[in-house]
Amino acid sequence: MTESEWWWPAGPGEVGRLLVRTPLMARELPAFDAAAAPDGPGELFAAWLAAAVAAGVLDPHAMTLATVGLDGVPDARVVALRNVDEAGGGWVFAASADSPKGRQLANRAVAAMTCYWPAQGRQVRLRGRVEAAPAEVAAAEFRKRSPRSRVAGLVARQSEPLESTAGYEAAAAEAERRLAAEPDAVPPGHTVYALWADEVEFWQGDAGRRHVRLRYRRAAGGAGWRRELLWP
Ligand SMILES: Cc1cc2nc3c(=O)[nH]c(=O)nc-3n(C[C@H](O)[C@H](O)[C@H](O)COP(=O)(O)O)c2cc1C
Repeated sequence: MTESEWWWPAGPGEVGRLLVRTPLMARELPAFDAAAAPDGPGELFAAWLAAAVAAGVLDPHAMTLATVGLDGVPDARVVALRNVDEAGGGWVFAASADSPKGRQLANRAVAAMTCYWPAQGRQVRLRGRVEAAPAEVAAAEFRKRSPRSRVAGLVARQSEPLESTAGYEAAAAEAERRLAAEPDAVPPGHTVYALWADEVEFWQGDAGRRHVRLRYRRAAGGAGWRRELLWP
């Protein structure tokens, strides 16, 4: 195999062949009338999210959160969207301040978030600064969670190497005992964050590749939003 054959996806690789054979957005997708879009991105996001839920998109809250790694290399992972401040342009998620992403956000409080809702071929991209909510907000959010979610949160040590599954089982059993004794317990690192978007792009895919892209940017001084279409 030559080097150019390796790069080209139609080359001999199984994965490349599988991807080439699998259609991408070859289906009827909704139209998006960008001219009729609301003044702010929060409102449009809320409408698209409701449409995604109605269309049966699985886990529509899943958003990829990209942060700046402590080594300067981008890092990304999926988090669950918890709320949106529709008027202010804030996207809310929860994570441990002691996790890699939490440490990265403490070092550089900026992030990008992206989601893709395949049933409608819709992508939303956000960029902006990240702010941690007051501790009482994080505590209230944690206490509303299911017992299983709270046990997982109390185990802590997220993303550290796991030497054995028995080690995890013991920590989970200990967290269960703690939760039974202290139902209001909150792990110290549990944090609710908001990404305050400066830019939000709505991308409506089209089978004919005439994608519609609408970008909102916060106007200077933070008063309102400017809107513009982007070349697909
Ligand atoms: C659908 C989905 C939802 C997730 N939601 C969260 C979340 O809300 N908060 C979180 O910290 N991790 C969440 N995770 C796990 C993260 O993707 C990641 O594995 C974990 O937070 C460790 O990331 P880090 O090492 O970069 O800190 C979720 C993963 C998936 C696939």
